[in-house]
Parts: sequence; structure tokens; C-alpha cells
Amino acid sequence: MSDFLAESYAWVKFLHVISVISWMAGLFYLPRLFVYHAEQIEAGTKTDGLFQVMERRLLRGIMNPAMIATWIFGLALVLTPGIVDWSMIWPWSKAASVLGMTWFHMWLAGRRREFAEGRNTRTGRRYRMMNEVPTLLMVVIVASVIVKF
Ligand code: HEM
Repeated sequence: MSDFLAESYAWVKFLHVISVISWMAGLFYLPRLFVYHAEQIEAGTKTDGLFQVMERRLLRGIMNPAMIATWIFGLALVLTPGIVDWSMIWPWSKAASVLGMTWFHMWLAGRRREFAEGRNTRTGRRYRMMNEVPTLLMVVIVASVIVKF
């Protein structure tokens, strides 16, 4: 198993980065949709229905599979011999940030359900602020894997 992981390291990392890009695209875009949904659209209208469809498809069609793929390929990299040295800081800062990113994904899924049921309570400003969360986490993650402090 570890021989196989060592041999396929570059390809697994390639698949990991592709999955990460797809996941991040959704994590940045879904809160933007929520900003417009909260500020501009009245519940029960045709446009409300259109936003609900866009939000559902983005979450279920792209973000959920991309998150699962990111985790699978990321954990395969963790299990690859010689890649992660747990005595360093970077694996821990990365682990904490990916847990934060996964929490943010779940938080967005909960807010999507609220919009779908016509019971959003949050303002556009709140969604604009939450939009900064994945940016901050991304900075820590990329610094962790590239600088490897
Ligand atoms: C979800 C759980 C995740 C796990 C378990 C995980 C784990 C890993 C591991 C072990 C590596 C290999 C590091 C190396 O080859 O030296 C890696 C590479 C990488 N990860 Fe993740 N990762 C996860 C999520 C993410 C996320 C959310 C991002 C971006 C926001 C990300 C960005 C990257 C990048 C850019 C690389 C390539 C770094 C390089 O070798 O140049 N990962 N990941």
C-alpha cells in the first residue's frame, strides 16, 4: 500500500489540487449568491426559486463531491511515506485550517437549507463578512504546504 502511494504521489497531488480548486470556487461563490439572495430577492418570487436552484446545484453538484475528493486525495497524501513530519508546525496548522474549511462548508449547507425553506434571517452584510473566512483559511493552508514552517 505505501509503495503504491509513493509511486502515485505526483498524480495524487495533482488530483488533490484539482479538487481543492473546485471546492474553493464554490466556497467563495456560494456566500456571494447568499449576499444577493438576502439583499435583493423577495421570498416566494420566481427569482427566489432561481437562486434556490443555483445554490442547490452549486452545493450538491460541485462543492460536496469536490470536498469529498479533496479529503480522499489529501488523506492519501498524509499516508504517503515521507510526506508529513508531525514534529513540524505546518501539518498542524493545515489540519486545523482544513477542519475550519469543512466547518464553513457545513455552515453554508445549513444556510442554503434556510433559504430553500424561506426562513433566512441573516443580512447581506453578515454573508459578506463570512465570505472572508475561506480567504483567511486558504492563506494559512497555502503557507503551510508551500513554506512548510
Ligand atoms: C481536506 C483535507 C486536506 C488534507 C488531508 C490535505 C493534505 C495534504 C497533504 C498531506 C499534502 C502534501 C504536501 C506535500 O506534498 O508536501 C497536500 C498538498 C497540498 N494541499 Fe492539501 N489537504 C487538504 C485540503 C486542502 C485545502 C482545502 C487546500 C487549499 C485551500 C489544500 C491545498 C494544497 C496544495 C496547494 C498542496 C500542494 C502543495 C505542494 O506540494 O506544492 N489542501 N495536502
